[in-house]
Amino acid sequence: MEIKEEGTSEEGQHFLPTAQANDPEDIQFTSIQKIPNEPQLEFILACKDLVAPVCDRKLNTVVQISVIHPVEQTLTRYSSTEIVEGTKDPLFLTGVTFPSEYPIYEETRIKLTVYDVKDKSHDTIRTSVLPERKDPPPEVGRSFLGWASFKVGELLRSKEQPLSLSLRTSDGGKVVGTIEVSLVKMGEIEDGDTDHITTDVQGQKCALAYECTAPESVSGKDNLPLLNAVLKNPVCKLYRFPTSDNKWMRIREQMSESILSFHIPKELISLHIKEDLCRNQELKDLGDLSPHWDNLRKNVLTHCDQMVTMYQDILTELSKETGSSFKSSSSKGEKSLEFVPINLHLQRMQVHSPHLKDALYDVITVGAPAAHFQGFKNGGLRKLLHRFETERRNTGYQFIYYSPENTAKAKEVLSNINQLQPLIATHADLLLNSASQHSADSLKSSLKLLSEKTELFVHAFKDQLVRSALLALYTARPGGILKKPPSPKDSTEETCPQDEPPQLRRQDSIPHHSDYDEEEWDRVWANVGKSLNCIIATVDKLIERDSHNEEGTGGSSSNDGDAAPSLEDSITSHPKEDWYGQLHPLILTLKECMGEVVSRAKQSLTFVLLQELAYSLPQCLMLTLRRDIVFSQALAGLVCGFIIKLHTSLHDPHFLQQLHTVGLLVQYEGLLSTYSDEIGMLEDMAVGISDLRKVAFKITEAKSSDDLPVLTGRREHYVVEVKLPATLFESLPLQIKEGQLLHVYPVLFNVGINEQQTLAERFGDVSLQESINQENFELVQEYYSIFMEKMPPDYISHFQEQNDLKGLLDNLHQNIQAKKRKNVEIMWLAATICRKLNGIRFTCCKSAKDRTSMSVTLEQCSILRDEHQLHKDFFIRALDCMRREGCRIENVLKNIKCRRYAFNMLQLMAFPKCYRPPEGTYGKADT
Ligand SMILES: O=P(O)(O)O[C@H]1[C@H](O)[C@@H](O)[C@H](OP(=O)(O)O)[C@@H](OP(=O)(O)O)[C@H]1O
Repeated sequence: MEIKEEGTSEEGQHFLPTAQANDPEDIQFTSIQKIPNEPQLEFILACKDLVAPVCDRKLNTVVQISVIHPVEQTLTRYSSTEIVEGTKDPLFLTGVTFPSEYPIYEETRIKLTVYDVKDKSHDTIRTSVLPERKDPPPEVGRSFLGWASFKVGELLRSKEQPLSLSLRTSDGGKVVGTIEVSLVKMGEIEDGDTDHITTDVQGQKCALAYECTAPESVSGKDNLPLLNAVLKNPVCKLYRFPTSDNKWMRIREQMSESILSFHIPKELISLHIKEDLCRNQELKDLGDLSPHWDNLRKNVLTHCDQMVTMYQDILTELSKETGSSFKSSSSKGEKSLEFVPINLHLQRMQVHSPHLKDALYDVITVGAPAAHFQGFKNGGLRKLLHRFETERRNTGYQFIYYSPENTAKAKEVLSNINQLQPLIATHADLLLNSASQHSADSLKSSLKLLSEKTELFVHAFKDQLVRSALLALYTARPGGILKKPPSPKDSTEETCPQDEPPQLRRQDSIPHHSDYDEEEWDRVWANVGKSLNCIIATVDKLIERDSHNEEGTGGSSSNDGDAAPSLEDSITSHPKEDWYGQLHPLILTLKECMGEVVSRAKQSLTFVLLQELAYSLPQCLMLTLRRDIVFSQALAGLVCGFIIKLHTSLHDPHFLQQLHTVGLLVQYEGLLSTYSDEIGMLEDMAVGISDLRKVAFKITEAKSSDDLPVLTGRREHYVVEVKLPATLFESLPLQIKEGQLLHVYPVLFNVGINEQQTLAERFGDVSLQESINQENFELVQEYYSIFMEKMPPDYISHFQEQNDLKGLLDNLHQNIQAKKRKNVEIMWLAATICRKLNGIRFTCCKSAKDRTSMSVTLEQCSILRDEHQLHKDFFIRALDCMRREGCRIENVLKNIKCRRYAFNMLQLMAFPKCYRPPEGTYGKADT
């Protein structure tokens, strides 16, 4: 029989694409009846009476599970159990699960091969992916004991549970024991069999009854098509672990990629291009400038145009990646993939334990958002931005210094203008439309909307910044320093070239000019308000006269039987007073006034932006690029986390209330060291995560089942529109349905754990980590205060009974202050606080592959211990099972095509104990 390598995976659950699964020849096979989104088939294994090849040698057994394709009869290695040591009756804790997408049928045959492992480290090499067609001899590290096989249909229909099969030697002759296959349905009762399991954890033996678990259905909970549109290529693993009262709990681990890894960066780059094109146009529209400023502008435009071309090229490259949902750790330095997050996955643990409700625990695992292609020689964003700003403030002499806050404000006002002007124009036209229809009600409501938007518009210019920017621009115009200045409108016509840069003061370098007519702007600006007031007064008058007219005519157009109208009435009660004719000139005036304000404000604020770009040009643009790259990676993760959280918590009214009244806590666990390049990564990551505060979500109704999130906005503020199917959308609270923006509170806690961190602690500097943790602690506290203030009192009192959040926060604070080395307690506390506050969890290291895998598996087992009564003697064994055969080793495989965590013994000695993987699962591979 041929051993088929599927792609590069030897044992991975990377299965055939759907198209292949639907081959006409496959259709003749019987599909397994399945619950949507639930695995098709799950079973657990145990062996009995295994015969050791050499007497007196204790067996260390592992079962390898392979799938035999019913047509091709090819054999694909699918998964393995963990190694159970020292018994001839092993009971395996790692089960087998076939996700719903896997091409498996009742006719598919499963082969179970039992090995005796002599050398665990060799065993890992055996199960790693090897160069094509270079299978090592099976005897390296393990020896074959026996095999058995069954058809999936036989297991499904068998009355005998577990299905007991004889294990035979390779020639099919001698029986060397039996293997029991027990079908598992996550939420259903196992049959009443009892058995015994022994474990040898740190020298302790322990016996357990193999009993039934309480029934509770978990099916359908996650039956959400939209989530499936976002998550791809799931890898599933199944375990059963004993509880402290000797019952079994079942755990399903799932790891999925997300198409958002590519979708969000593409959306974001498109927005950047749009924003930058618009800014470049505005710079061109600045009008005549004196030679100094004009040269500066030309230079800026040349660079900015180049940047836009670069973004367009990146987008073109990314657009070629249709259908991609995963960027591997080994591609992290690829220029064309810079905006894409590294190794982004949903890591999910589903727990079904006796006496307790089923539970789901999600963590998004992703490489730290960082600009790998640009490198870290000069540090990361946190340092670079700070240095840039300080230098800009102190050394620039050819431009006017505006603080980052003022520059941000200028961008915000510009964006508000761009949004409000067309909106007001639309409302003004609607008002005219209502006028031409002579409808009082519609006139009133159109006026209401027009007034609201115009007030917002007028309000947008209240800032002192616009005034000072107008003056600055005035002085930059040719002739701008003339004693008797022309009105800004005419200033472009003046020809008085100035070759010298204007004398400007630093810090408060916004210019002052004694001859400048500041009041002119006030007049222009006030004109908008005045013309709105005129419209309001006229509408009031028209409606009043109309109602008067109606009263006068008895509310009907016929005036039969009434007294003759007065002269005034006879004028005003004209059957159809020309509302349109009266309002039209006023609307035109409003639009003109608005146009005047917009043109002046736009130019002056664009002049502010020119100052930002003018200093240290290429460096400034490279910093923007770096920030965009890091932000894009962070945003893709956030949107993925948000959508998953929303889907899994839609049934929880408190969550929904929290979402729109408080916002969502998003907690990042960083495992980067504060040494060498990783300092730069952490500096990038800290800024990227803090920039997520600029993001708000909005939920709308989906029109089709694969509606992906849509991004709008600009660098200072983004809105992500997440779409839900009508039935789910309908069940949302009114505030969310009405489009209220939902805010996020991102926080980051970092604790370096590797050998590099040891160096940082001994010879380097850990201050970056300390300040990040302290700053973010304050943010969590702030979130907690808002949560306590805004959630309803009855909910809060129940919440406080269940959770000692205050205690956890104090504890976290003490740990942060303690300045203890590799204080991983900080991560556990921060994660616990996040879970209790219903937040979204992230875990990151450089690649989200090795250290992240150690951390999420530790978190999973700690949750099982603390929340689901995992038997304490099985903590390490559960951890080893998850690290040896769980989703995370598959993660390593899909990243570097090798089933080994990239640690060596020396590195691991520096790791906190709980972060060390089991023997044989690590080593340096040639990646
Ligand atoms: O370069 P060596 O000496 O092999 O060290 C590795 C570390 O031991 C791993 O921890 C890194 O992976 P993670 O960032 O996923 O932990 C791993 O990151 P990489 O997979 O991105 O190269 C390496 O840095």
